[in-house]
Amino acid sequence: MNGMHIGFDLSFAHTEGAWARQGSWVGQDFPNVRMYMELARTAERAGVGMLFFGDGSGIPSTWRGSIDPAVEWGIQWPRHDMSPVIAAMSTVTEKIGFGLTYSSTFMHPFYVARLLNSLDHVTGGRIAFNVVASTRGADAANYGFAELMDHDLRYERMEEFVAVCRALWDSVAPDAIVRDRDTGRFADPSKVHPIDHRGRFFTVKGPLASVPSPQHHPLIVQAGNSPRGIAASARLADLVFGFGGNLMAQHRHRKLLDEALLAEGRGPAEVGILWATQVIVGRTTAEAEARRDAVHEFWSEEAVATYLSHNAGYDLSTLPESFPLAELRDEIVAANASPAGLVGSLIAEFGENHTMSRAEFFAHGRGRATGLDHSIVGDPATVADALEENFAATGSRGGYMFSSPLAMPSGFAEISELLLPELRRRGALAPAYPGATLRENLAV
Ligand SMILES: Cc1cc2nc3c(=O)[nH]c(=O)nc-3n(C[C@H](O)[C@H](O)[C@H](O)COP(=O)(O)O)c2cc1C
Repeated sequence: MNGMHIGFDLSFAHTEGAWARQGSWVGQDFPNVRMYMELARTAERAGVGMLFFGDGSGIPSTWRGSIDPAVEWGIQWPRHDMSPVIAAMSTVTEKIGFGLTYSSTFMHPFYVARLLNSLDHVTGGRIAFNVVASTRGADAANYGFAELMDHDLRYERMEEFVAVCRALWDSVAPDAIVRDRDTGRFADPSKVHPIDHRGRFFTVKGPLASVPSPQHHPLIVQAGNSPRGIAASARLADLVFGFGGNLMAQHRHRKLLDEALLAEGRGPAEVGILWATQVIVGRTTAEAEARRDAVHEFWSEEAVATYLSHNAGYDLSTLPESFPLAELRDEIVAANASPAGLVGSLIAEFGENHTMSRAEFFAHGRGRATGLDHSIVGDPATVADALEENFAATGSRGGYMFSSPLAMPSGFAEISELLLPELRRRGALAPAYPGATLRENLAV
């Protein structure tokens, strides 16, 4: 048993009011790369395994069909391609890893395999690829889709996408590069092969016109939550992201993943889950609780509704005064979005036949949008106790992806400087950076 791995999810460190809250860096706003470089140094000092950027290219527009509220209040917007920021962070650090997200539904595997190979070189073997199927209409609309592709078909495409990436990363053998200065011979052609891939979704000749990278295959991360998504995790992921904060749902995810891994002939002990978890830590519990309470100042009704509608893939302004939960879930499924979010957890809690009022739904939704329905709040010892207990109860394989800091950079600095030393003192963390690559450092 290896102890907990820790990642920081930086995707929404600058949105949803975090940029304006106490503890945010005045004069160094998103996307100032120096802010990220400094955070990378702080996180590495604390032994954090990975800094992670999710991705979504569309501005939330599901609520009333308009981008205006998302733009006005900075809800899941703005979002840049963060690959250059990762390159910059890697130049001021030596050990910490970086996770980058691309969509297998919208991107092409040749482009992504090539980019990740380059990033693996620049970072010295510290890059992970978080592959997502994308469940949001606003993203799809930027890539020529009037509707989301069928949910399960997206995962079929993801599996082929990753298979093509892996074949491309293998298309130049590690010992193909000769660089013989005496003869001038650069490489051995017998070790460089086309892949001649012809599949349902992609046709790719190959080989990759690149030099093999330190990890050869960047670490593959994936976050499927539906049965089909979890089957894809078992086929292609080295590491899985899961939704944390709800022990019952975490048990379900771990169990389904273990079964799917066995069905693929892989050992459940091989694949860890990093649970997306919001922690609010202070020197004292009172300080942490005061920070938590300040979160409500940002979240207007409109901000909550914009956030929830985008994530659900359903315009919640059309909700009737009361409705059975199953009806809402069926509409979300019919729109090919993911039922895994708020609606999925309400069904798990109340049952699918439960009739819920609109007001009740939005009250739960506020907890989800703010993250406060599943956050762990307190002084370092209180938070560490809760994390240790949860880790043991979910199989002790993986760890935590800390998400939605209240302010950037202070939210992550507090975790680095208060919480992680407490966990390390207890021997609860995996050893920091035992290997040369991210793959070695995040092994369970
Ligand atoms: C830590 C974490 C990070 C995620 N990052 C992204 C992301 O960057 N972009 C995205 O479209 N989805 C992201 N997701 C959502 C998943 O890709 C997936 O759609 C979700 O878990 C629902 O599963 P399903 O598609 O199998 O129903 C993330 C999920 C988790 C738990």
